[in-house]
Amino acid sequence: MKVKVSRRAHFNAAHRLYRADWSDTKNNDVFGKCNNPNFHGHNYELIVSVTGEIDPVTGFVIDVKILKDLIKAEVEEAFDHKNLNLEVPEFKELNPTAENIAVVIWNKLRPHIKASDALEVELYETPRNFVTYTGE
Ligand SMILES: Nc1nc2c(c(=O)[nH]1)N=C([C@H](O)[C@H](O)COP(=O)(O)OP(=O)(O)OP(=O)(O)O)CN2
Ligand SMILES: [Zn+2]
Repeated sequence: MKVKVSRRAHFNAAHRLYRADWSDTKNNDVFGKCNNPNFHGHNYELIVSVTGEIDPVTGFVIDVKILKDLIKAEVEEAFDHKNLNLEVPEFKELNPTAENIAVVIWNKLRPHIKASDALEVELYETPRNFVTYTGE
C-alpha cells in the first residue's frame, strides 16, 4: 500500500529566458517578453511529493517536518529572492524555464529521499502555468 505525502512551499525569483548564442531577433521571436534584458519575476509555488510505504512504527511515509526542512535548505535558501540567471550556479548555462527549474529541484532533493520512495516535483510559475517532473 503506497501513500503520497506532499508539502507546499514557495519562493520568489527573477529570471530571463534567452540564449546567449542567439541573436536578439531570434531570442525575441522565441522567448518574447520573457527575454526582457532587465529580467522579470515570478512567485513560484512548489509542491514536493514523496510516495512510499507507510512505516508501521511511525505511521509516516516521510515526516513532513523533514520534508519541510529539506525544501528550505535545498530550494528556498538557494532560490528565494534570487536572480536565477545571475545568482544560481545551475542556471549559468541553463535557461531557467519552469521545466528546467523543476528538474534542478528534483535533482537537488532526490539524494535526500529514501531510494524506495518516489519523488515528484510540481512547480507553478504562475497560477496558470505549471510543470511536473518525476525523474523519468
Ligand atoms: N514551456 C514553458 N513556456 C514558458 C515558460 C516556461 O517556463 N516554460 N515561461 C515563460 C515566461 O517565464 C513567462 O514569464 C510566463 O509568464 P506569462 O506568459 O505572462 O504567464 P501568465 O500565466 O501570467 O500569462 P497570462 O497570459 O496572463 O495567462 C513563458 N513560456
Ligand atoms: Zn518568466
